[in-house]
Amino acid sequence: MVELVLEWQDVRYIYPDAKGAALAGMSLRIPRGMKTAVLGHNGAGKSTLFLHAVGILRPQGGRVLHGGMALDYGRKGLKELRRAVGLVLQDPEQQLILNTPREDVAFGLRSAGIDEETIRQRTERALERLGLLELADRPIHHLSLGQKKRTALAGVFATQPEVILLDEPASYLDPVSERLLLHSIDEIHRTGVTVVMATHDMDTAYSWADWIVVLDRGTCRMEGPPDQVFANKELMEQLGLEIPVIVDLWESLPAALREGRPVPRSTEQFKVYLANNFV
Ligand SMILES: Nc1ncnc2c1ncn2[C@@H]1O[C@H](COP(=O)(O)OP(=O)(O)OP(=O)(O)O)[C@@H](O)[C@H]1O
Repeated sequence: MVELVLEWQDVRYIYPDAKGAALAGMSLRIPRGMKTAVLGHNGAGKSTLFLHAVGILRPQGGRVLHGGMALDYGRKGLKELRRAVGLVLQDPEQQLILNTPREDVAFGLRSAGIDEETIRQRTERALERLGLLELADRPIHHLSLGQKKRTALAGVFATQPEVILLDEPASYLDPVSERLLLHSIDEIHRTGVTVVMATHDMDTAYSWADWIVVLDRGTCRMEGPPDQVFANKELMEQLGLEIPVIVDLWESLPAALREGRPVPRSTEQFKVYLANNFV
């Protein structure tokens, strides 16, 4: 197992006035440097998990670790944690504050007490990396949802965190905007940032992630590489989670054609396999 950047150990949390626990003994690990997908139905605990990672919520039982150390909820500890762990909310309207992408990204850095020249450089770099330079001075309320989501991501990326948590980033996006956003997320990952994404899309999770955690009613039911997780048909069925189309198609091939070969991770890999074996 590689180094862990975040870990939840038997974390319990009940919201005030809620009937059941949102986290009911949640234990899971996020490997440093990887792309992790967090899966689970509505209400499984994905957002609550993320709010614990940035110290907005505190465990009522168990503990959360960052870099192997239990979180320090003192003022200094929380400041350091929020510099290291960035959260991109599902709804960009809740995250964007100023009038244009350039102003908004710079604002996040200004509140971190960084000098103006560094703010300017980091803002431009983040806007460029997210493909937003041409839109940098456009009023945010004129941007599409996908552009707003990329602006929110740029604001978090500019603060140079170790980890970025994305809460269902692709929700309500059309396929083209979703592809653009995923491309931006990969660009960010390539700079060395650990990326964790909550998603309901099993196909994206399978093709995109290096590591998958499966949540159910406030607990983690499975964690591991995508092929191992989706090979557990029984659990997927029990939780009502779909098997990715690529895995399903692969398994429809006769066993002799699959023997000893890894399941393709993408349609491109599948096409290469078909071209090499059947054309
Ligand atoms: N502010 C709140 N007050 C009371 N209960 C809450 C609150 N926020 C979440 N919950 C409950 O906690 C549980 C976990 O919710 P959470 O939002 O973490 O799940 P989720 O997996 O992110 O769901 P979704 O996919 O719908 O975003 C659910 O039962 C939910 O109803």
